[in-house]
Amino acid sequence: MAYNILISDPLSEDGIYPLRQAEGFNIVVDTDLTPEQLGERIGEFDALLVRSQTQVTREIIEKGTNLKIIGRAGVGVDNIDLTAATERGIIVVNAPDGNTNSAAEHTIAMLMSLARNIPQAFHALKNQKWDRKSFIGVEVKNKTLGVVGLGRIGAEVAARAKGQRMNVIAYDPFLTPEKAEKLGVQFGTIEDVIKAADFITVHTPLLKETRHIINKEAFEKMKDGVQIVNCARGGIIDEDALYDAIVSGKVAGAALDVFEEEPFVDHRLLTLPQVIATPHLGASTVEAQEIVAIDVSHDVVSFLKDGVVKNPVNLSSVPKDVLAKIEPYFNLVEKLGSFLSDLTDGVPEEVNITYSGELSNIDVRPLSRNAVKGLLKSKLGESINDVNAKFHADRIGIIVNELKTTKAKGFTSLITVEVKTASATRKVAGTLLNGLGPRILRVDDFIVDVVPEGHLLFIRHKDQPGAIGRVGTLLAGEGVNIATMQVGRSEVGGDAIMMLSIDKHVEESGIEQLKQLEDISDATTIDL
Ligand SMILES: NC(=O)c1ccc[n+]([C@@H]2O[C@H](COP(=O)([O-])OP(=O)(O)OC[C@H]3O[C@@H](n4cnc5c(N)ncnc54)[C@H](O)[C@@H]3O)[C@@H](O)[C@H]2O)c1
Ligand SMILES: O=C(O)CC[C@@H](O)C(=O)O
Repeated sequence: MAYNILISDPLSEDGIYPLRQAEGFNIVVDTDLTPEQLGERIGEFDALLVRSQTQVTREIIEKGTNLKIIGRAGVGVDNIDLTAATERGIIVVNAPDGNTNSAAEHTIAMLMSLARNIPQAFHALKNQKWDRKSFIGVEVKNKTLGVVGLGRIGAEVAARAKGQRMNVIAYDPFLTPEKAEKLGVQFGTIEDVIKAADFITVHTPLLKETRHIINKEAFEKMKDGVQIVNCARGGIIDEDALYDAIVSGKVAGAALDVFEEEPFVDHRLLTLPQVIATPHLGASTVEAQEIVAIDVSHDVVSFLKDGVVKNPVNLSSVPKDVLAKIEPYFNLVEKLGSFLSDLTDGVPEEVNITYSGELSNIDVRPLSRNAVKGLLKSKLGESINDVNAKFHADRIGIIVNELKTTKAKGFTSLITVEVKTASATRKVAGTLLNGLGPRILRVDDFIVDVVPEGHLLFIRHKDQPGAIGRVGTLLAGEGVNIATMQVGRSEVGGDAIMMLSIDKHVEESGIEQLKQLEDISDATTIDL
C-alpha cells in the first residue's frame, strides 16, 4: 500500500525520519503553498502534516477527499477545523508534550526581558545610543506571578518562576486546592489571580471560554503597573483592551509571542515602547521541533499502517495496557453492530451496549464507537469510521448508552448490543471464545453459536415439522449452498429461529419467497 504525505509547514528534517524511512510513504514537502494551491493539491494526499501556519479550514478538509489523518506538530489545534475533520472521519493528532519545555523557557525569557527592558535597551545600543536611565527595570523576586491555565506549560512556568523566588498564584478550572498545594502555588479564582498579580502569564488553549478572558474589565481589576505575558495564543488577551491599558498607564508592559492575527508585519501594539514581542517562537527550538515532528510522524505511520495513534485530538486516547485488552474485540463489536443493522428495520433511536465480565472494568469507549460504526456503516457507507461514528449517531439523533455488569454468564466477557427503533427492539450478543475467535451467541432471546463472517441468513419460524426442509429446498432451488445451520426455539411448537451460514448472498426475490413459505414469519440476510 502506498501513501502520499504532504508537509505544508517547516518541520524538522530529523523529526520526519520515521516518515521518510517507512515503506510505501511518498513525502512531499511544500511550505510555500497558498490556501488556493493547498486546496487544489490536497486531494492527492492521505496525510497532511502542519505546524501553526497552515490554516486547515473546512474548505481544505472537504477538498481532501483521500485525507485520513492530519498531524499537528505542536500543541494548539486552533488552525485546524476539528469539527469538519471529525465529520469527514479524519483523525487529527498532535504532539502535546514535545514543546512544553521550550514554551516554558520562552515564557520565562520573555518575562525577564520584560522586567529588565532587555530588547528595548539592545535596540537603543544597536542604534548607537548608550542610554542607561531609560531602561531601569524591576526585580521579579518576591513579586507575584499570576498564571491563568496551569496545564503542562503553565505548571512548568510556575515551577521556574518559583526558582526566581516569585510567589505564584494560579487559576485553572481543573486546579484543586490540594493540587495547588502540591505544586507549591497559591490557589485562586481568575479574579483572585488578576487582582493579586504583578505579572500575569496566560497558558490556556484558545477556546470560546478563553477568548478575551483578559479583557477591559479584567485590566481594570489589575494592580497598577502590572505586566502581561502571552506565549500561549493570540486572542486570549483582547489586544485593543491591552493597547488602551498600556496607553492609560494601567499596564506597564507586555511581552507577546502570539497575536490575534498571524503572521503580520505591522501591529498597533508594536508601536508602543512598553511592548516586546517575538513572532510565535515559543516552540522554535531544535529540540522541540525534533520531538514534535517525531511524535506526529510516528502517529501518521502507525495510523496509516495499523490504525493506532498515541495522541488523538478528536478521539479519546486509550492507554496502551487498556488498548491491549480491548483491541481483540474491535472486530467482534463492529460485526455485532453490522449484524443488527441488517436485522433492524427503521431508524435506530437508541443503542444500548452492555459489557459484561472483564470488559466491565475498563474504558470501552473505543469498542462502543466500533459498534456504532458497524451499525451505521452498512446504511451510510464506507465513509463511516470510528472518528465520525459518534458524530453521525448524534446527527441522526441516536442515543448511545454504555452499560456494564460484572456478570458474564460464564464467559470471560460478553458484549450485547441492543437497538431500539420506533417499532422493535433487537439485540445480539457475542464473545471471543478462547482459541476459536469471535462468536455470536445470542440473537434476540435465542441461543446460537455463529462465526460472525460471510453471508448469514436469519429466519424466524414456527417450530413445526417440515419448516427446515422447506427452507433447504427453496435455497437449493436458488443455488445457495448451506455451510452450517443452527436452530433454536422458545418451546416445542413455539417461536423458533434458524441461523444459516451460506456460501452466497440471497437476493431480495429469494428472501421474499422464503417469507411466503408455510410457518416462516421472517427472513433476513446478513452480510458481515
Ligand atoms: N507560543 C508557542 O509557540 C506555543 C508553544 C506551545 C504551546 N502553546 C500554547 O500554549 C497553551 C498551553 O499549552 P499546554 O501544552 O500547557 O496545554 P495544556 O492543555 O496542558 O494546558 C492548558 C490548561 O488550560 C486550562 N484551561 C482551560 N480553560 C481554561 C480557562 N477558562 N481558564 C483557565 N485555564 C483554563 C486547562 O485546564 C489546562 O490545564 C496552548 O494554547 C498552546 O497552544 C504555544
Ligand atoms: O508550530 C509552532 O511553532 C507553534 C507551536 C505552538 O503554538 C503550539 O501550539 O504547539
